Amino acid sequence: MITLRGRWEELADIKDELARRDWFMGTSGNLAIKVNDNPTEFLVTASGKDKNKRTKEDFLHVNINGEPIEETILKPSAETLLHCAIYSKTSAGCSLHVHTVANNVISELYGNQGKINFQGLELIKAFDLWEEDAILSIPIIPNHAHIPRLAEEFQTYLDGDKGAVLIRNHGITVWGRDGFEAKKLLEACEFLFQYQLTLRQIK
Ligand SMILES: CSCCC(=O)C(=O)COP(=O)(O)O
Ligand SMILES: [Zn+2]
Repeated sequence: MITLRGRWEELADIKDELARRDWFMGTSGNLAIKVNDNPTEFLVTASGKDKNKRTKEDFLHVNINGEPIEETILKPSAETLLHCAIYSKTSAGCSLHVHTVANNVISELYGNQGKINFQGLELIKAFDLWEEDAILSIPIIPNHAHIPRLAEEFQTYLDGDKGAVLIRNHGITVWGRDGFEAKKLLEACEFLFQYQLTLRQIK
């Protein structure tokens, strides 16, 4: 059985790795990892922190409503409700949200279509799409400032234990069965976004 401490270290390691990629510019981004079922509880990043630094105050232990389980002066991420939606509606074990230039530009270029599709690219296999003509479709939702409204629209795309949703001119949220899978999907998405932007530049 992996302890709360073990999950903490796992999420901290993922955070460090994403930080090395410079995916937490300007304190953006938030991460969560499930630590218990029945009742569902998870660790989520504290709001407004410099996520490039590793400290003892990086995460809070919260319940399925995103409320701290232990007394703390820290505030859970402003976007905790999106992580709550993931753990309420799926069996995912980890969820990651980052802002990158590539995911923001893609979300703006394809935002009016409400999605971006990828076909014929090897890396869509990260999403278990193995057929030659398979299409990976990533939804793009509006960046509602009211987080409950954002979470309400976001949760309509939670139809599996792994997936990704772009929030227009904001960032991407991915979820997977565990930390390894969530990070793999995030990296695959960012690869695909960079590929698409590069292709559009040279065409
Ligand atoms: C400074 S970025 C604006 C807030 C945001 O979108 C984000 O991802 C970080 O917010 P948090 O409360 O999780 O630090
Ligand atoms: Zn954000």
